[in-house]
Amino acid sequence: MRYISTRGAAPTLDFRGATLAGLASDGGLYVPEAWPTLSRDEIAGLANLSYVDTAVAVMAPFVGDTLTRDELRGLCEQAYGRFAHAAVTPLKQLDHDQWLLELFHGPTLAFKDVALQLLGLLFERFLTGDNEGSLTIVGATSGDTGSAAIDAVAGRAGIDIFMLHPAGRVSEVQRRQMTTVRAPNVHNIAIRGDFDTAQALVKAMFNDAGFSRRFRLSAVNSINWARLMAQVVYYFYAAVRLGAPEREVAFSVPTGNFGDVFAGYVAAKMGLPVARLVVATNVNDILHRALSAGDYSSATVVPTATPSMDIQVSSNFERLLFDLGGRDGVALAGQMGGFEASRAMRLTNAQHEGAATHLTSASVDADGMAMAMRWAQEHANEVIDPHTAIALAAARRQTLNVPTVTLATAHPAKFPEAVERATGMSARLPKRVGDLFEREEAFDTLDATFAAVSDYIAARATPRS
Ligand SMILES: Cc1ncc(COP(=O)(O)O)c(C=O)c1O
Ligand SMILES: N[C@@H](CCOP(=O)(O)O)C(=O)O
Repeated sequence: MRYISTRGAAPTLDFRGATLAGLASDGGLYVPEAWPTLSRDEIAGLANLSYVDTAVAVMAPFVGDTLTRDELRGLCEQAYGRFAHAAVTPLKQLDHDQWLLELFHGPTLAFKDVALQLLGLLFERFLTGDNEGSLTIVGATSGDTGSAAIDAVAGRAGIDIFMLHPAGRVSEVQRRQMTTVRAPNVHNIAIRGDFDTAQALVKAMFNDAGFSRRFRLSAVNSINWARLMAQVVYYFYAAVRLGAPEREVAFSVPTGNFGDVFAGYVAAKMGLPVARLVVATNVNDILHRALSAGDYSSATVVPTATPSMDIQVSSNFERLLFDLGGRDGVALAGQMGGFEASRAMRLTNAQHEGAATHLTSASVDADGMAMAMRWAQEHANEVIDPHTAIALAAARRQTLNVPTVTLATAHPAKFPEAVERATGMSARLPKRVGDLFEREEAFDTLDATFAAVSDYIAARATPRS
């Protein structure tokens, strides 16, 4: 399998190259040259497989010959062996046609673990025997990517991780899960700005020729293709348990950076009968405006009780626009360049209409979120996190007549105040997070400028050898 950039001007890479590169050198994102497909029989055959075997079957075409099937299985066994539930991502029924797919049984209690536990191992595997020097991971987080990425790479040789989070805009549990990990290769930075600013700084470091020549940069955000690849698996895992390929299934996905829902789009492209993907946003609704009215224009981020979705520039939307726009890298580079200059863009007809064949969107406010939390509690005795509630509220607004799976992206105990406000319930942290509130925190706070952040990293990272 070869990987091409959405902006058409970066070298084509294999899976190993795309994983280590993270972002393409032309500022675009890597995508497979063509979508691999699974036949109906192959999809039906997944129904009896474990999570690990499903992961191997779904990911093998993307990995190509960079790993043998046995190597891939070994990495998946190691990654998913750390999950606290035997099914890795169990399904729960809420009522006749509403389901929850619990993605938070990994070490840091959010869906990010599903991909990042594997990505940490892939980095280690691909760096073995390679003489190009240490990897400098720079990432931006609105809460969950940071802790999952840090857990996945803390203490690994040949890797330094610099994680930027917006100061004061992540939950206390999220912050502590990052800042209490005391490994010498982990560097936490709180920036005086929002998540979009942090993400823009990360991209600017990749795009700065001098900085990226000096340091071997890589990404743990969903701009890294390997992240999305690992997330495609659970769409298959859930759908076959609900009757696919004989029966269509819909998914409702709480969305910020458009990574998780794009993984669902990829599953559909691979042949999974997905009736609909519901793109659920909070009031930071750039994606809802783009999908409903073709207007992708970035507004100021409003802090909400769903901080991980407080995003107004959704990186992976570029992958969708590329795929729906005829995979024309030159045209997309122009379109994205326009957006970067003005923070506004119109979707073309092909992009807007193409998106409508797969995706429906909804923006859910604080009341809608709280109502969904109460509904889950009263009707199904389930305490859900606020992000999951945004997607459940969006799912319940649809008339789909097929099983509808809401992705439960975080454990409710990551957001105890919001849970208690909406339901009166207290959400307890599982034992596996240990003494989070007793551990000492370490992080530095910086201005949200390229100079402040790149100087900080340059003073601590290992330059290319
Ligand atoms: C709990 C939670 N839900 C939903 C999202 C949104 O996912 P994505 O950015 O892939 O759209 C995030 C952050 O990524 C998250 O941490
Ligand atoms: N909500 C995210 C933001 C970054 O998203 P990513 O999926 O691109 O890493 C977070 O939890 O940090």
